Parts: sequence; C-alpha cells; structure tokens
Amino acid sequence: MGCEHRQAAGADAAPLQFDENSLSEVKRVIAVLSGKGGVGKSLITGALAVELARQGHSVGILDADITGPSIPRMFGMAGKRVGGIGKLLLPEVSEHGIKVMSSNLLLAHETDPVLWRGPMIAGAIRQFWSETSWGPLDYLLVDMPPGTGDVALTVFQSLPVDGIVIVTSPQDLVSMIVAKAVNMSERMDLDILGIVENMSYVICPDCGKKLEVFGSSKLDKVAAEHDLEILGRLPLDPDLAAACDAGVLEDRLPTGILPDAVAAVEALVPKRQSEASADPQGN
Ligand SMILES: Nc1ncnc2c1ncn2[C@@H]1O[C@H](COP(=O)(O)OP(=O)(O)OP(=O)(O)O)[C@@H](O)[C@H]1O
Repeated sequence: MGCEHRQAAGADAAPLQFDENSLSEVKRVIAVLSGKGGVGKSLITGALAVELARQGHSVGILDADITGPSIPRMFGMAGKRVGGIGKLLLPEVSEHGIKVMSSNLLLAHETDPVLWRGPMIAGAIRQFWSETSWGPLDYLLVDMPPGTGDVALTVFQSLPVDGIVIVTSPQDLVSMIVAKAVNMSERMDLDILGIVENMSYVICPDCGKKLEVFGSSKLDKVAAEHDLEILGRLPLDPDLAAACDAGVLEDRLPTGILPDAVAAVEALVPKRQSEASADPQGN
C-alpha cells in the first residue's frame, strides 16, 4: 500500500498492523461494509457465515460494530459472555459451530450501552484480533460499523483484510454512498469482491409478485459506474427478521441464498498467500 494512500485516507504513517496470536490461524479475512447504517450489513454477514459453514468451512465473525453489535443475538447468544484461555479470549460458538466475538459478549448485560471513545474502540478491535483465540478458521467475516469513519479505518489498517463485500439497499442515496465505500477501499488498497443489495424487493404473500417497495433498483447502474460485480439481491423477508430476533438464523436461513457472494468469498486468494507465492524466498 502506498503511504500517500494511507495518509490521504487519514491514516498515520506508522504501520499499525495488529499481530495474530499463536492460537489463531485465520486463512482469509473478509470485511462486510456499508456506506450507511441500517441496510442489513449484519444480516448479510450472518447469512454469508451460515452459508459458508454449510459448505463445510470453518467460519468466525468478528463484530467490529462495537457500539451497535447485532451478531450475537441472531446466533442465539444474547446474554452470553465469552470465556478465556490464559490471556486470550475464547469466542462464543454457535449451535452449528460459527465462532463469534463481539462487544456484547463482554458486557454484563446485553442492554448495557457501549460508551467508549475512539481509542477504546480501537483497543477492542485489537483485542478481538490479537487477544482472541480463533483457532484454525477458513474465513473470518468482519461485520463493520456503518459508514467510513474511524473504526473502519482502524480495521482496514490493522487487520489483514483480504477482500470487501459492500452491502447497500435500494433506499440509499446509493451512488454517493457506494462511492464513499469504494473510495475508502481503493485508498486503503483493498480488493472489493462486489456488492450485495439487501431489501431489494418483497414477494407478495398472496400473489407471489415481486414488489419493488423502495422504487426500482439502481444497483445495475451503480455497479457499472464503479465497476463492481453484483453479488446478489436479497428480498425484504419478515421471516428473516423474525429468525434474527429469535436467534435462530442458522436454522431458518433458506439454503442456497446469495450463491454468487458465497462463491466470490470462496474464490478469494488470501493476500498473504498470493504475496508468499509471488516471493517464495520471502524477500
Ligand atoms: N432482508 C431482510 N429482510 C427482513 N429484515 C431484514 C433484512 N435485512 C435486515 N433486516 C432487519 O433489519 C434490521 C437491521 O438489519 P442489520 O442489523 O443487519 O443492519 P445493519 O446495516 O447491520 O445495521 P447497523 O447500521 O445498525 O449496523 C434488523 O432487524 C434485521 O433483522
């Protein structure tokens, strides 16, 4: 990554990579990013994790949405607290084996607010990477905080992110918001796998017709503008919302959802691997 890019993105000149610990062996890190809040980024993160796990991969979710964590609840972990091994934290493990680390799993009560300033939030990201025993993982999905602010910058500077999935919804000011996410990723020299549109349409329960309740999708236009691959469109589905609330997303998520997004993640060559094969001597 060029220094000028890091500085243009507001980064310090000093390298800030957080170290991986000896009990973690994470092969690929994928960040799920949205330009603004409430578009369903956490749901898409959860859905990708479930589908990857169903394909037999070992999967973890690092919930970097420190002040608005919603991953534990959708995996039935509300009210649980993570344990530890020596000085390391142990992620909570879902019914079907997905490992989760989240600020909500460190709080005494799920409803306690996280009133932390920037440096403490950055400290939590460090803890979730360097001081968490992830074990061997094929994929670690990072549920990013909404937007392109301080925490997103910390994650992109400090974790070895291999690729990014951008989530958007039709009611976004889609072009400008996607442009922000794309520009940030480019300045940080990160690969964008593509874009998923959430809440794209609703299927009428009576006639089965597809209704575009937020108006017609601008996804094709925006994807073409930014040269992004379209990785799928997910409908607004009350059953999905209910499954998240009840903590049973793993059981109720329809099989085969977002196949292109799953395939793009599976096809991703880890940066560390491609760098190693480009320079087998490690020079
Ligand atoms: N496709 C969908 N169908 C039905 N409900 C959905 C869908 N996508 C998201 N939701 C619901 O919308 C709410 C917001 O979703 P989610 O928490 O995933 O958004 P987010 O972008 O991560 O939000 P934040 O910006 O707060 O991090 C949740 O209650 C979720 O269950």
